Amino acid sequence: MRAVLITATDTGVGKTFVAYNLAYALKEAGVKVGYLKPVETDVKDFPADGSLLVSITEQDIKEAVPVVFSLPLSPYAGILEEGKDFSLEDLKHHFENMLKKYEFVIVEGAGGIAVPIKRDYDYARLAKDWNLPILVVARATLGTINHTFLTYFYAKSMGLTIKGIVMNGFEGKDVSERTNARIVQELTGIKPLELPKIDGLLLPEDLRRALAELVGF
Ligand SMILES: Nc1ncnc2c1ncn2[C@@H]1O[C@H](COP(=O)(O)OP(=O)(O)OP(=O)(O)O)[C@@H](O)[C@H]1O
Ligand SMILES: C[C@H](N)[C@H](N)CCCCCC(=O)O
Ligand SMILES: [Mg+2]
Repeated sequence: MRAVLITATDTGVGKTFVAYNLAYALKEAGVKVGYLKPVETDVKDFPADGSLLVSITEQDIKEAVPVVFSLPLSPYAGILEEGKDFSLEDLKHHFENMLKKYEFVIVEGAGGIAVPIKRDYDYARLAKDWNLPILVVARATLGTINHTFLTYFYAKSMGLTIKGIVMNGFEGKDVSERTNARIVQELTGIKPLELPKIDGLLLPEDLRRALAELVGF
């Protein structure tokens, strides 16, 4: 595997957090890692997700985030609201060039897997077209069973390979946290990797390693 799409059950669930820790772990392991957020929205002065990741990967921000929109929307809604467009073909070439340059490329979506990048073209389609296996980031708390199963089911229906489910943000406050991972495993056959809510951004080394193992390192 040379690349992965980090998708999620929703926006704000922890894709960038997981991408950061995965990039950190791969760099620690001596892997030349690149990051690509094909489209970042909600960009006022600088792309927040891209800037965080390039602090590790040492890329040019324009390589990491080639397309930006200023409003906090899906990419397709950004096109509709901001009246500018971009080429899916150019984005794919950009990704293919990055594959030549890096040993591993972490691609981050925007929001969840069914978020439209263009009309009739969502992140599941992108994963299919770019031949990307996926990591699904899910919440730890109540509601995650439904969201995670729907994401899993859609990904499967699109013929995608799911490398892992990362259940993120365990705090021990919500009683459903005790059973969510087990039930998601029963429904999907995939044992979620459980990540705690932490102060700051950097997970302990064993959990960083566990993320790297999900993508084959
Ligand atoms: N396990 C965690 N412990 C502490 N903070 C976390 C954890 N996971 C995520 N966060 C924080 O929660 C916020 C939302 O997470 P993040 O930005 O990774 O979401 P996202 O899925 O990338 O969202 P988007 O769809 O906008 O890209 C961020 O401030 C992030 O640092
Ligand atoms: C602006 C935000 N932080 C995300 N990157 C974009 C999320 C789009 C979600 C669209 C939706 O599911 O309704
Ligand atoms: Mg993000």
